[in-house]
Amino acid sequence: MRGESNPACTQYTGRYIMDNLGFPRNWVARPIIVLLAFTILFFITSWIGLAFLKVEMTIARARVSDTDLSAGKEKMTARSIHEVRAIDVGLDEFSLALDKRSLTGKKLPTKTILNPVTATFQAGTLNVIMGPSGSGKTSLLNAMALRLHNTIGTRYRPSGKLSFNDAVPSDSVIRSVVSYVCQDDDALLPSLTVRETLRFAAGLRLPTWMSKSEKYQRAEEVLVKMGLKDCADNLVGNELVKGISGGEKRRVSIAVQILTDPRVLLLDEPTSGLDAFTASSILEVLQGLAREGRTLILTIHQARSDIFNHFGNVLLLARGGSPAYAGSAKDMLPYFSKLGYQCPQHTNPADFALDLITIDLQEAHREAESREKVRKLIESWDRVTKGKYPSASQTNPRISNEEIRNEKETSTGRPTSSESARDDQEVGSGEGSEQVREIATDSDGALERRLSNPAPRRSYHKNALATPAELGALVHKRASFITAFPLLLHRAMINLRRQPPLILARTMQVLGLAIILALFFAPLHNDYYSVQNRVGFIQEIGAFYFVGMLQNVAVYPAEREVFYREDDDAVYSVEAFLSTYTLLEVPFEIAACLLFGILADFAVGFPRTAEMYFVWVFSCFGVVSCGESLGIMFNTLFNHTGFAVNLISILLSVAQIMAGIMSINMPKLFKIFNYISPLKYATAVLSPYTLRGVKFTCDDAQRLPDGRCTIETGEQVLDLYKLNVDPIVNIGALAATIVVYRLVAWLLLRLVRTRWKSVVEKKRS
Ligand SMILES: Nc1ncnc2c1ncn2[C@@H]1O[C@H](COP(=O)(O)OP(=O)(O)OP(=O)(O)O)[C@@H](O)[C@H]1O
Repeated sequence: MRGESNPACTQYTGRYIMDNLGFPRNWVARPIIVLLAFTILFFITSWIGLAFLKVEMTIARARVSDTDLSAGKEKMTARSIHEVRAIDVGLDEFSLALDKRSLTGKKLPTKTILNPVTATFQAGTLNVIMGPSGSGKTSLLNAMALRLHNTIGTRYRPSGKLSFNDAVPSDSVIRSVVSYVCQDDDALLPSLTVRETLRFAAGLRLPTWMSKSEKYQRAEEVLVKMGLKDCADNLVGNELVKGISGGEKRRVSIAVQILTDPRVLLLDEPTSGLDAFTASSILEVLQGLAREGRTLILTIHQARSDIFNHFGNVLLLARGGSPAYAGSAKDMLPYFSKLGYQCPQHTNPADFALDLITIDLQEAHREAESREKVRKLIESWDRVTKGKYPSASQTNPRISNEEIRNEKETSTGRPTSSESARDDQEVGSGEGSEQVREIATDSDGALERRLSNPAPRRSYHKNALATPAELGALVHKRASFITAFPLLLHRAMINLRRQPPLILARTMQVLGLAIILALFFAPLHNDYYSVQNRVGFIQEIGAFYFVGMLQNVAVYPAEREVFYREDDDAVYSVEAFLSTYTLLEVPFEIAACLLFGILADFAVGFPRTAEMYFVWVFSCFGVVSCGESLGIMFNTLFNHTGFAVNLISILLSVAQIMAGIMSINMPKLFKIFNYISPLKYATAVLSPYTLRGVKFTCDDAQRLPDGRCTIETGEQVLDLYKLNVDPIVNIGALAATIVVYRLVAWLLLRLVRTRWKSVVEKKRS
């Protein structure tokens, strides 16, 4: 017998259900047109927004003056190089390769980032790594500072020797002795002032035996030293909040790193993006820091003549990561001159050197020519470093007073008379080994001795060099949880308080959704339609899963970036970071869910009991918190926020469908997956509480032939959806899910932050 002709089956036809859900019979084209209209409307609105709305920048506290008058004028505390334990950093055949795998896991050919580099970076002077784009400057710096981050598809393989005063340092010594200033200033929190930034950094980075006032004192000293006095109380700022200038930001980044008085300071492109005056003033500051006995190694992509004058040593890398020169900046032009490449009188030496080692890709014949020239320059340098020529120690084991005087003059940046003479010397153009031979047989031979064996320079300040034992004693530890947690919490609270959009992002989504749901579902009745409404309202708890994830996306990625930078510097632990994040997040979630509870329980019209109210509040909190945890997990696994959001959205949509209302009978695999879904438990908590004991009525058209209503009690609904379960057990399960999700997020963050380090350490050993 067919369904339509059996009056008892009326309730089970699609048409009947559609009628009861209130869908008009003639709605076919209309919803499609309305959907299209919405799409067009949203598109036009977005276009109007993009085309006509200009983002206004809010202005931070007024600056005393627009230019930093103290820039470069502050005198560095005069500390002689003899007073400090200096570290010469040596690279011996140091190279770097990269193993890559395709998306399918297939091993791709190994890429050489750096060919073996041998160089010495001396304390007390500016050591500059120069080279065209892609020559491996940043990679070399990252490798020296142990900042190579392996990913699933890429693995760096450093080899060769990195030494401190000829001893190979352990990774913990490197991390303790070396500070690193990145190219960008992303590690700075935009809503802290310069002084606050330095004070918090001092609190977190300086040893525990120092008192708070001593740490503040140190922050103040560094503030003055870095020429930041004038802008000390201005906000750091970002693209939305106008803060200090780019040059000042760079100074703050450097200031944070020198708080701990590191022996070795690595800086990646410290002058990039700055105007000539600011760049020069930054270099003056760096020179001052070097004069205090530190070893400063910096990369520079392009250096103007005035900047070149600050350089002490230069490592010149050609494209492909091959060294073409490593030695004193003053010796660089004479060296190239002897190879037949004379720098014209008014040409910037840095530009000249870069042009020399850059392959011209514009025209085919020039490309071949320049490729050959670069190859020969690399070969020539290779011969010099391979010691094909007698080293200074072999030819002149004792360093004369004259030599020492020359070294002094070179290190102070003044040319020696003999160098000046050589600078002026014109040499005919010979090439390759011929030229190198020319260098080797040069009458005074001082240039070759310096180039092929820079080590004797060390004896000049031998007493000031730190020994391996002293280096070992420098190992510093991360701030303990007890020290870091209150500081991080205080810092995060200031940051949050000064960024109202963050507070809104944390509260408005739950509240906004709650208001919309209340408007949509209130008040609930007891008729046949209300069965749909009640079940539909329970189903909507799934939307809070998305809210949790979106709240996380609004806040977490930016905080993660700051944490990653500070974790690279070994400042505090993953636990201190995640506890701070959680402690700031949870009160907002609880407050927002308490408000949701009022709207869900009182406005929508469920029994107004404390039990019912807290069941709504707890379910909301559980789902939002798990959404946050998922956000942390995916944003930890994937640095690309958009990609992470895409993946989580798929997961959340599936979880919502499987919550227990949209799909009652699921395949076994999905059922197993559902055991870790907070939505399953939230639905199993809310359904019994909101449906048990409810009586439903119906109108005459909805009655069965025997006069009964299709659904008369809440229990019938629960049976239909297989949700007639013990809610208390599910409250426990939801609570456990909240904890487990956060623990998994912590575990992932911990793994991600330790995995690459252990890999790098293994490779190095
Ligand atoms: N993870 C990676 N995957 C692929 N290639 C990489 C990776 N890391 C480095 N490289 C490659 O190594 C080479 C050197 O890069 P690096 O950023 O060190 O150069 P650079 O001299 O600092 O350049 P720039 O001056 O433009 O910053 C480049 O060709 C770069 O593409």
